[in-house]
Amino acid sequence: MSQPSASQGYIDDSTSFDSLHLDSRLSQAIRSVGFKHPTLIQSSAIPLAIQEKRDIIAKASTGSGKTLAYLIPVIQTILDYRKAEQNEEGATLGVILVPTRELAQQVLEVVEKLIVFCSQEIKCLNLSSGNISGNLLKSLLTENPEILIATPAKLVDLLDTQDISIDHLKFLVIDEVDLVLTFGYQEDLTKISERLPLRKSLQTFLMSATLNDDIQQLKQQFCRSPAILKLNDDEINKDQTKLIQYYVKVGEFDKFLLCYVIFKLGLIKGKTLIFVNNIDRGYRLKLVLEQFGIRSCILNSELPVNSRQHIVEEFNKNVYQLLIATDDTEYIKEEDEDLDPENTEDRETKADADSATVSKDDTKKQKKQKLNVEKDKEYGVSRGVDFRNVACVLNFDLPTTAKSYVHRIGRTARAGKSGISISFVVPLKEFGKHKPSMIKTAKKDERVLSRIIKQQSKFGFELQPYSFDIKQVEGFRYRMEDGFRAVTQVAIREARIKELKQELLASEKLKRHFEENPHDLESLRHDKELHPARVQQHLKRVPDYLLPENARQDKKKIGFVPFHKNSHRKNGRVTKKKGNFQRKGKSDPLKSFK
Ligand SMILES: Nc1ncnc2c1ncn2[C@@H]1O[C@H](COP(=O)(O)OP(=O)(O)OP(=O)(O)O)[C@@H](O)[C@H]1O
Repeated sequence: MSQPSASQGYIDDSTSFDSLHLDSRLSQAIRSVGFKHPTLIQSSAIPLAIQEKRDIIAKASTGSGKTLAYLIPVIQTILDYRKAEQNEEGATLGVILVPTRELAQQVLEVVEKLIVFCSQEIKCLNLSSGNISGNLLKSLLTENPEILIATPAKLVDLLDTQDISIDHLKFLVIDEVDLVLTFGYQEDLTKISERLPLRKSLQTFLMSATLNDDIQQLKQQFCRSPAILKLNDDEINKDQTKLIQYYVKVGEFDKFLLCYVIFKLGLIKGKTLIFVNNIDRGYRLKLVLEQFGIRSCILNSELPVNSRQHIVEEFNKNVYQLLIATDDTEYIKEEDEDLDPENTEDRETKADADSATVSKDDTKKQKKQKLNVEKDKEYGVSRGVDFRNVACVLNFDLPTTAKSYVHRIGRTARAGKSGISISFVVPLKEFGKHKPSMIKTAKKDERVLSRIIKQQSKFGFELQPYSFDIKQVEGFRYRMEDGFRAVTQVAIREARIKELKQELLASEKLKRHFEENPHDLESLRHDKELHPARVQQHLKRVPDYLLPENARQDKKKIGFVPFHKNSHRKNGRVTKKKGNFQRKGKSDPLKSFK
């Protein structure tokens, strides 16, 4: 089984996994995944945790391999423990807490790879899985799995209602700990901490890419003289060409126009993950793109959990090229370091964040027809989820905090790949000019951008303005207006219901199928056209006259649409010329994903 490797910048090639003296079954599993050298965070944390039994608080960049940094010590020590206490009946020895169900499933998959040669000794159960019915859960719990993975709320719920004991716990991991703490889980964590065994017999791992320096409370609540590892920035980000970050100042309607042009003309080579700030917005973008024959699939908190898992898996297997993910969790629940609590405007923006921003009439209609669908509070895809081979993260809507930005762009340039991020930023003077396409969070885009720029420059990164020649896309405007008009608020609502029904049906099928064949995911497509909007077949083709002259005869040349003029890039570096940016020679930055 081969696995993508972490970015070379993260790898510690002065150490090998063999030199860490791990149990041979664990070493073999790591080898079979294809990893030779640990990453920097792994080579720092693993010896401290295994040999010195230290608690670990680790802050290391997105994609730097934090998962194995805690899983290897946990598995190794359980194996040691099993050897020493051969007759000991199975008991829960480790609990891994994560903020979202998406992350729970992903961690389970990594654990399963690591315990493949010792599955008799170690069993692992994801309590937050959407695929386990009540009865199945009961019977799986009777096997006393050594490792439990759950969101804090799920664990608390099951501690009260099921036969789960954490009395013998040896490890507690809190992954994405800052998010767990700000996700409304504090109360659950307190309940869990009250039921934990004495701290001297418990080892804890608190991990995140964005941990505040203020970790006193965490230390007190969970740790005993922890080793604090901060491996960000200077050390890891030596290779600054891996992730190129662009922003585009663009009006509200032109965001849709640009997306149409970028995806219709195939200007991004490879998979793109698009983030929007609320669910309706995701459907609007999908339906608009559908008008032009561009397929995409949707990921949001109201879809059933196993459909969500399936969508992420299929995206990782390259079944879909375009995934539109709603990221509406963090900036609502996260303590927003950027918001000024005294500032009513900020508070309003925050409160409005989840509402689709449409005209007053539409809002009234919406109220009447309000969708009665529960959002899953434990949904989240901007944090921790190991999306594979993402060429580009497109912030169609800018997040409202610099912290969210770090996690979103961390979904690309992972695992040894390079990637780009493009963020659309609505200038304040353009805000509110095109009501049907506006979103209120955009009001503070420029302020958030300046915070992002400041924060990234602290890490040694630069955000570059991605200038495009608006004249080049003008020809497409009329078609976009036509396509956009067809996507009414009613069409969006219908699409939302239709997709939900489709996914619920698929989800039942998936659930049964997963129960019978947990490792064998049947191929159900999630990017089907939804079509509640008026379909205009003629929009699906791009007439030749709209293409740049050099591409009319030979469509392959379409990738070289001269969006950028007067600029060039040397040795992978962008040099500025009259405010525009471009790579040297043929390679457009949007085409250069390796
Ligand atoms: N030692 C290693 N050698 C090569 N690749 C690795 C190694 N360890 C982990 N990886 C790969 O690196 C990628 C990122 O790892 P992981 O998901 O653990 O990162 P992370 O630090 O938890 O990121 P995030 O903060 O976004 O959650 C994964 O695809 C993983 O398989």
